[in-house]
Amino acid sequence: MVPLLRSFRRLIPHLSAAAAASSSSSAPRPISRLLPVVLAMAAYSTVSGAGAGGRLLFRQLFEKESSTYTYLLADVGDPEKPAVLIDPVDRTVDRDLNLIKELGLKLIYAMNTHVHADHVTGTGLIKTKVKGVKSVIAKAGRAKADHFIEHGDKIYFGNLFLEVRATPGHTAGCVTYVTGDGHDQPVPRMAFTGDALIIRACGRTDFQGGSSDQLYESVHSQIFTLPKDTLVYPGHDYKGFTVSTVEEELAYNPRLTKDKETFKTIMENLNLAYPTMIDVALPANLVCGIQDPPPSEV
Ligand SMILES: N[C@@H](CCC(=O)N[C@@H](CSS)C(=O)NCC(=O)O)C(=O)O
Repeated sequence: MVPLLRSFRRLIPHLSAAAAASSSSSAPRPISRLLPVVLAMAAYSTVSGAGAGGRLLFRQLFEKESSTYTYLLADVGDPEKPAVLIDPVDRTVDRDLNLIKELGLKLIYAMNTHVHADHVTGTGLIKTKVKGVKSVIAKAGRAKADHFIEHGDKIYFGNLFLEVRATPGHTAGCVTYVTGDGHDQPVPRMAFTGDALIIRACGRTDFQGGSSDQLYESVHSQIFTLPKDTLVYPGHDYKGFTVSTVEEELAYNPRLTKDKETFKTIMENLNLAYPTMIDVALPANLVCGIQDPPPSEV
């Protein structure tokens, strides 16, 4: 277990701007009129978490060349507004850092769910642009980073935390980051599944130490056992989806709802072309996205 910086716990949750806006009218609104507001907040999830007192700021960001999602989470109830980025892409680092600046957040961790094969991570580039940011990746990924995490670790940003769940199978070092369970943590929980679980699909298992047997076990034991209303935020989407739930994937995932042997047969017959950037992305991501000297000069 590697020690990660843990911020002071704040006892008094701060109202989010969205929550304040929804309650600014002086006349009380009937519950039937309030419900759509609450549901809309949950669906778009810019500020989330009834249990977190509205202190979680959340943004889902997209990189269109590789269809990659990057996630920004911050504890806006903490005076420093500490933030983490999950799976940043090198091409969209400036967009992400600009957003973080505009929102007045302090980025403390740039984290990866695994060593990516289809795009270059933005973590190394972020470290060259923002002082003090630490890169995070699973120890089992065998890549360069400041902090190496393992199953069961908690990554704190302010009073909020992400729990690390090992979900190997797409790669040997894949993890899923799940928002905390407990007092003052977001409700419903949110699972950032990387390429282990993709909405109505899952990560391929034909390279980087992939194993369909292991992936099936990982998803069933570490993701499908989460509360049914847990929001599933994947590392990629190729069909236009943004978010799912554990309940939805348990019911409708066309691969993972099958028994293990059928799943393995499905995975053996995906016949996907190799990612176009694999030869560049893999070596770069093993060194946090920054190669010295760059491959073209070798
Ligand atoms: N066409 C893309 C790569 C698409 C791909 O292989 N995606 C991976 C995740 S990134 S390694 C995957 O696991 N896909 C599963 C699926 O069912 O699509 C490219 O050239 O980059």
